[in-house]
Amino acid sequence: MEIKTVGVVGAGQMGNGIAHVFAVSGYEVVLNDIDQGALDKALSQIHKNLDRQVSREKITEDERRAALARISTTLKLPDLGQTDLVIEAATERETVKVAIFEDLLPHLKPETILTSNTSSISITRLASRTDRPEKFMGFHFMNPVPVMQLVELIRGIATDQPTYEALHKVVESLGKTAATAEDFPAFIVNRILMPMINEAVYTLYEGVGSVKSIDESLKLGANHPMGPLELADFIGLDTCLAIMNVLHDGLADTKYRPCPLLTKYVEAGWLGRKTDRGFYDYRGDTPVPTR
Ligand SMILES: CC(=O)CC(=O)SCCNC(=O)CCNC(=O)[C@H](O)C(C)(C)COP(=O)(O)OP(=O)(O)OC[C@H]1O[C@@H](n2cnc3c(N)ncnc32)[C@H](O)[C@@H]1OP(=O)(O)O
Ligand SMILES: NC(=O)C1=CN([C@@H]2O[C@H](COP(=O)(O)OP(=O)(O)OC[C@H]3O[C@@H](n4cnc5c(N)ncnc54)[C@H](OP(=O)(O)O)[C@@H]3O)[C@@H](O)[C@H]2O)C=CC1
Repeated sequence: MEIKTVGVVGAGQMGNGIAHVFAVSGYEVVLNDIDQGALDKALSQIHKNLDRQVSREKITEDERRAALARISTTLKLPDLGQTDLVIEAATERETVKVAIFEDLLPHLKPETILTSNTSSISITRLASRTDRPEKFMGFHFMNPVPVMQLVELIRGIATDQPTYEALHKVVESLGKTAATAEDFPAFIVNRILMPMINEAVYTLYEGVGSVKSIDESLKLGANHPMGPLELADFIGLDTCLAIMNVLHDGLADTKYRPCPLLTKYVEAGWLGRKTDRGFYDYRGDTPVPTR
């Protein structure tokens, strides 16, 4: 089946980036969220990122206009029913994702491919809660989506070869590169990246370094584009904690124990850039470390 229309569930930072890249590549996109404010914010972010691409001559003004015309937004999940591919990009909580699939399934065409952009949760388990485990896959974009080259493709135990090949083709059509990962907790990128971020939080918790010295050390000493704490704020501390919990529960190894300081920040509602405060405070002109 040729994929022409794409439904995206969840209009947070990943949902808006995913909608953006699909629209630029010629797909019709229907973007859904439970909150009108989130949809408005997503559209404004897409406008901003497309404008930036025009000013840097990555796309033309005509392409910008055409991409925007391909994106519609809705608060109603059934409006995604006629799409060829659905990408769930809602909050990293298994109960939220399962409820979305349950609500969506009665409205879907039988041939629609169902995917999750989850950072860590078992694809096999999510797929088992749907009526189409053979047409279900992990479709893991990286943040910021318009910039990052990689998409992880994760097959559940029941995923069939035509579904895998169809999504591989979609990744190529976006001008991105696919990496195939087996379905184990947090797949490849986050299995490696998130323990490093968690260790950076332990390094802060134990007083080995300040926020500034930890981030500068990794940027200047290991050539990372962002320090690990800056990156954690960028990803979202709630998402980082959720991924560490999946690693800890799924692999039953104490080396994945989430740092209590990470938990404390999440409990405070200091989730990073999206709430204007995390390891840095973003409310002023320049980010100020919070420790
Ligand atoms: C948690 C998970 O499940 C998986 C994950 O995604 S893990 C997170 C993976 N992501 C990373 O590790 C990102 C690390 N950081 C970086 O690579 C860089 O800091 C960055 C690309 C985000 C910004 O790079 P920079 O050099 O500091 O900034 P800048 O020069 O302004 O931007 C570089 C490009 O990114 C674009 N960009 C920057 N931030 C952006 C954003 N939030 N959204 C869209 N585009 C953005 C800019 O427009 C620019 O594009 P062009 O090259 O086309 O002109
Ligand atoms: N952040 C990152 O760097 C990356 C994240 N991911 C994954 O992508 C997914 C989304 O993450 P991210 O965009 O960062 O998260 P955000 O918190 O930015 O956005 C999540 C969005 O989903 C919405 N949402 C919650 N429940 C529902 C629902 N039932 N139906 C529709 N929308 C809903 C939220 O609304 P509200 O705010 O009202 O709750 C919010 O707008 C997660 O699975 C995450 O693990 C993958 C790669 C990178």
